[in-house]
Amino acid sequence: FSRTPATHPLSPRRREAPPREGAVRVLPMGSSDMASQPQSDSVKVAVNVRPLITPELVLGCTDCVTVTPGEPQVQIGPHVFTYDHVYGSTGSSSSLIFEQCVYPLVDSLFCGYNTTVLAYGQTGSGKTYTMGTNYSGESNCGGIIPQVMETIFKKADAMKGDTEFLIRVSFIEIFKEEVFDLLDDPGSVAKAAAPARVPIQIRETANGSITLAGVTEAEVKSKEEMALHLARGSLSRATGSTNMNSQSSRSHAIFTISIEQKRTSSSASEKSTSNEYDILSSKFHLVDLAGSERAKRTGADGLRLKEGIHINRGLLALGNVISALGDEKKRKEGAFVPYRDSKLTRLLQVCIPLLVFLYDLLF
Ligand SMILES: Nc1ncnc2c1ncn2[C@@H]1O[C@H](COP(=O)(O)OP(=O)(O)OP(=O)(O)O)[C@@H](O)[C@H]1O
Repeated sequence: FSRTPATHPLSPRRREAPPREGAVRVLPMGSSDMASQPQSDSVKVAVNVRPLITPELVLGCTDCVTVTPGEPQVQIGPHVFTYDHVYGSTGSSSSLIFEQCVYPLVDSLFCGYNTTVLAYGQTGSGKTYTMGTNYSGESNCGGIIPQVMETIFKKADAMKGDTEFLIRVSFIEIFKEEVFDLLDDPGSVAKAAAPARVPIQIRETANGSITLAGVTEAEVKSKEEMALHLARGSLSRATGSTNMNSQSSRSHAIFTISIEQKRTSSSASEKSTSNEYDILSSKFHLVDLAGSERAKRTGADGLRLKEGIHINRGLLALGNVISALGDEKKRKEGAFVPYRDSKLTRLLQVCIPLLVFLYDLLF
C-alpha cells in the first residue's frame, strides 16, 4: 500500500521570532501515521545564504544578512527571522543541508511516504545551485538532487536481497502557466520558445489525486541513468538572461522520483505473517521554483517581463495557499484553500503534505 498522506493541516510554528514579518510558514503532514510523529520531524524550513558572487563583488555589493551566532536566525536590518536551520554565511556549512534536512526524507520515501523538497527565493538567490538541478554528472555534485539520487541507489542496492525496485523519473516545468514535459524529446534544446511544444493536461482522478496526462515516466536502473534524464530535462528547461541572473530559470521545475518496492518470494512467507505490504509506492518531488523578481531590478521587458509576471503570479498563489493552510482557525472551520489559482499550486496540492522549504536568501 502507499501511505500517501491524505490531508495536510497546518500548525503554527514552534518557535517565533519578533517581528514575524516575512516569516516562512511550516507545513506539517496530515495522515494519522504522520500525525503521530512530532511536528518538528515532519517539516523543516531552512535558509541557505549564498556568498556574494563575482559580478556583485565587482559592483561593490556587501552582505546585508547577519546570522545570529549559534542560532538558526538571520537578521536583516531591524528584522529578525527564525527558521529550523540557517546555512551559509556564518551559519552552518551548506554541505550539511542534505544530511540534516533531506536525508531523513529519503528514509521516509523508502517507508512509503510521499516527500517534497521545495526551493523558494528571489531570482539569483541560488535555488538551482542549491538543488543541483543543472547537475550534469560532473560538476555541482554537492547539490541536493544528485545526493538524493546517490542515496536512493545506495539504499536500493543494500535492500535488493529481499526487495525488487522499480524506479522511475519524470521532469516537468510550468512555463507561462502551461505544464511541459521536459523528458518528452531527447534531442531538443531550449525548447521553451518553440511553438510546437504541446502542454500537458492536469487531470483529477475520482479519488481526488492529481495526474498529468501522458507525462514521460522513464524507468532508470542506476544513478548515472537518472542523472542523464535530469541533465536532458534541465537543458530543455526555459532559461533566460536578466540583470539579476545571467542564467535565470523562467519556469518552475518539478523533478519526481517514483519508487515501487516489492518483496521478493524469499521474504513473502515472512510478509504473510507480519502483515506487511505487497507493493509500496512513494514519490519524491524535488521542486526548483523560478525566482520572484521585480522588473525594475531585473531590467525585464517584452517577453521576459511577461514571463516574470507569470512567475510572480504562481508564487503569489503558492503564498496564498500556504497562508490559507497556515491559519489554524480558518482551517478548523474548513475554509477554502485556493489550490486552483495556479498550475503550480494545483500540482503541489499532492506534495504539500510533507514539505521542506529551502529558502534561499539574497538581499
Ligand atoms: N552557495 C553558492 N556558492 C557560490 N555560488 C553560488 C551559490 N549559490 C548560487 N551561486 C551562484 O549564484 C548565481 C545564481 O544562482 P542560481 O542560478 O542558482 O539562482 P536561482 O535562485 O536559481 O535564480 P533564478 O530564480 O533566476 O533561476 C549562479 O551564478 C550560481 O553559480
